[in-house]
Order: sequence, then structure tokens, then C-alpha cells
Amino acid sequence: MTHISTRSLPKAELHLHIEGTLEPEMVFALAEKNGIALPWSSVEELRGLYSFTDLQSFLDLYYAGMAVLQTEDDFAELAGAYLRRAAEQGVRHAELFFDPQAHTTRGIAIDTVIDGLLRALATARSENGITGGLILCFLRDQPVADAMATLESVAARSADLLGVGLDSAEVGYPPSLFEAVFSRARELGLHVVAHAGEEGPPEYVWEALDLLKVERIDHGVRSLEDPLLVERLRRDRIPLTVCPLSNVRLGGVASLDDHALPAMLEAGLVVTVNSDDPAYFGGYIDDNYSAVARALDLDAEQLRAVAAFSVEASFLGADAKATLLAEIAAWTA
Ligand SMILES: Nc1ncnc2[nH]cnc12
Ligand SMILES: [Zn+2]
Repeated sequence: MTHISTRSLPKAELHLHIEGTLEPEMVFALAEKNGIALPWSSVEELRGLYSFTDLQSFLDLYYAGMAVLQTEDDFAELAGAYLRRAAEQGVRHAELFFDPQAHTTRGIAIDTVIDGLLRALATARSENGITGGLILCFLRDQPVADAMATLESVAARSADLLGVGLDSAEVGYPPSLFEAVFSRARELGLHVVAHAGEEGPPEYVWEALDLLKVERIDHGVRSLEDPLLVERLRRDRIPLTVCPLSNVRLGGVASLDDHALPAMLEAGLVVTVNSDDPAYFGGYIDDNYSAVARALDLDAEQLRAVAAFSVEASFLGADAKATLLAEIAAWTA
């Protein structure tokens, strides 16, 4: 059994919903500050609800908690807290997902959200040397026209974004619905990624690749059900941003011991380890690294390989990648 500490292993986080870092304590503090009535009476009561049966049971609570995020300062505080924790856990680069439609439908301006998050990223860069950017996610269970309108609303400031993604309830909302939206995003020079194969079938992963032309697949764990798809992902070195603790907490995988991560590595896939919604799933990124290191008995070489994949799969430039890869190669447990 390995007990390697991976905290100091340099890594990139590529699958992190910033709203999923909203800890119950911050929910209550922001509710008080903003004069918002909550349906929960205490931090303990709210945290007690964090036992999920599937993706939707989590999403219901995730969207409810966001009501406390009102001002640019609130978004900066949220992202600042995450980035400090991430830096403590060895994160050197973080590409943050955010869900603007979950805020604009509550009357919050999209610029308020983006400006707050960008301010936190700038502060983290100067204080901790951590680099990063924003990936705007469309809610796939909302109308396609809303996604297109959201994209057009940021077209003039697309340089403030790294890319776009696709999240929320997956089954019944195939990537094919969003072909025109992703085409427009690519036209704006944005990187493109999508959640696929978390609860949805391998067919959704094929659609994300062939129709949305994504550069990474978020989750993708169900890809292993389709050998031809595995071959495609391997051949084209399409990275998968896997979130082990999330898969267990949402019931996609019975326990960490049963996680497909070793099989994915064995199959020659570019697999990365990420935290998804750490406030809800019981751990930030290094909690995910250390949990898989223990449960799956990964050695230092395998852990360095996963960290190197995270850098390779990132949207950093070639020089920044080379610097981080050299640090990872030099890392010893
Ligand atoms: N794991 C996940 N899957 C889909 N949508 C999400 N939104 C936040 N976390 C998500
Ligand atoms: Zn996710």
C-alpha cells in the first residue's frame, strides 16, 4: 500500500466548477451579508444534505446554494478562497468552469461574475504565482437559444475567457444540440471542452468529439464501454478530466477501489485527476490524488505521469508547459 504524499506534486486543475467550491460556511456568511433568507437553519444542516444519489440530486443543491452570490466581491471571494486552497495543494495552473446562466437568470450581470473571478485570478497570480483562466459553461438542460445568447453577450470580451464548456444534467441533453453554439465559440477563437460520459452513454462522447470538436472530454469514464471510442481517444491523445471522488459521491462508481482510472491509464489514455465540486464531494484536488494513490496503489512514477498529463492537457502555452513539466519530472515523493 502506498502512502505517497502528492501535496507538493506540481499539477494543473482542469475540471473545477468554481460554484462547486462554495463551502456551507461561505453560504451562510454571504447570506447574512446580502440579506438572503436560506431554506437551511445551520451549516451542519446544509452539510448533512450532502449525500447524493445521482448527478441531479447534487445539482439541485448546487443551484440552490448559489443564490447567495450577488456582487463582484462575492465572486472574487469565492474564487480567492479556492485558489488559496489549490495553491496549498500543489496547483500551479487552474482552468475554472463557471455557470453564467445560473447567475444571469437570478438577475446578476454576466460582467459582475466574470470581473469578480478575473480579479481573484489576478490576485492569485501575484500572490502565489498560480496561472489560470475561465471556461464559460453552458447549461445543457436549458434551451440552446439561451446558450447562444449567453455566448453572444460575451463575444466582445472573449479574450477574457479561455474557452467554453457544457455541463449540468447530461442524460437526455446530447452534445449534438449545441453544435451551432460550439461552432460560434470556435469562430471566436475560444477553446472548447464538454462534459460527456459522466452519466451519459459513449455516444455522447463521440458527439462531443465529432460535432462539437472538443479538445478535452470532462469525465468520460463511460468511454471504456466502447473499445472503438477508447481507440479514438488514445490515437488522438484526447485528454479526459476525471474526478474520482465526484464519481463515487454521485454513484457513477461504487467505490474508489472500482474506479476505472488504472484501466484508462493502461489503455494509453491521457487521464487527469481533478476535483469537480470539492465543497460538495469531500475533497479538493490533492484529496483526489491521494485517494486514488492509496486506493489504486499508484506509485510515484504513475502519479508524475498523471500530473504531467494535466499540464499537457491544459491550455497553457508551450513555454509554460515545458517549465511545469520539468518541475514534475524533478519531483520526488
Ligand atoms: N459533475 C458535474 N456534471 C455536470 N454538471 C456539473 N455542474 C457542476 N458539476 C457538474
Ligand atoms: Zn464537472
